[in-house]
Amino acid sequence: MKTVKSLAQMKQNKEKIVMMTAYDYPSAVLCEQAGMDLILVGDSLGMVVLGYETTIPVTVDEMIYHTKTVRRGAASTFVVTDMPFMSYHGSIDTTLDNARRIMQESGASAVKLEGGGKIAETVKRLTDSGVPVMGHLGLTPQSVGVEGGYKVHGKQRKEAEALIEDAKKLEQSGAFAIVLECVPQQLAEIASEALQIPVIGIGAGAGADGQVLVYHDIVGYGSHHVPKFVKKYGEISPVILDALTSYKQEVKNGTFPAQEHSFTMKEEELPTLYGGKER
Ligand SMILES: Nc1nc(=O)c2c([nH]1)NC[C@@H]1CN(c3ccc(C(=O)N[C@@H](CCC(=O)O)C(=O)O)cc3)CN21
Ligand SMILES: CC(C)C(=O)C(=O)O
Ligand SMILES: [Mg+2]
Repeated sequence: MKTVKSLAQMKQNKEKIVMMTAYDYPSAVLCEQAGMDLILVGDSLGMVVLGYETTIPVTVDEMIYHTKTVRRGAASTFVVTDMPFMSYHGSIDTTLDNARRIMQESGASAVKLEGGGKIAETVKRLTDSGVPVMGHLGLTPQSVGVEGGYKVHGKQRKEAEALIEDAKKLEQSGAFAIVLECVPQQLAEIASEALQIPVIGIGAGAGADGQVLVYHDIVGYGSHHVPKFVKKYGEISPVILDALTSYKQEVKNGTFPAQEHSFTMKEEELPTLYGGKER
């Protein structure tokens, strides 16, 4: 299992870090088999497996529920769980208790929080309490309501400089890594150089210390909009639809189940079932 130390070492060695989201037992099993360095139980689960339009409705209980299933499928992988919308913006006591529940009840190895300087003190309190924290800057989907949509961040110099400052504050507050989402590739490269901790990009180009993408996006599973920065490595939906359609047709036309899918009792047992009369 990776640790915050071995991840830092990977950055030192210029070895790329690969993270993949997983939301349930079978996806976690496959992520571990594929040798992912990190699994992220992202609140994107709200969109790709729960059918919400955004990540906003996702709750702490749902994150714990899904992380438990992931942990059962990937016992030997470092698992990061998103703290969902507003679960780290109330009192520090509530924040700490939400993080405590995620760590203790779900088996997560770390939590991820969206935001920069404004949450730096929270990140410090969490890490001081023994909770490994991953930051998340750039496009922060939990702010979609305030932002008014999903767009590339840090295209202008001022915005880019502010982002670097936020990243440094997170590092100083104890974050062990930072996700950088939907930013120009030059900015991700500069941020990776400016920080000691690994920068994991999504829609951030090749200069980051690692990459993360959403499971359902890369395997082509689901009917959701797939962002431009995604590379589809598979197209699983038509395979599933084909199986479902064949099953339906075969039940309707009587070809399923066949003999090989059926159980048979011995011929001599049969008469008694008809009140002793021969059939
Ligand atoms: N399925 C899925 N994949 C993701 O990568 C993902 C989620 N869901 N949900 C949580 C966040 C939200 N993310 C998103 C969602 C949409 C865009 C998007 O529509 N981007 C535009 C580009 C915008 C621009 O050019 O300014 C695109 O066309 O890809 C980007 C990131 C990334 N995350
Ligand atoms: C897209 C990644 C970084 C994420 O936060 C999620 O899957 O929720
Ligand atoms: Mg997320």
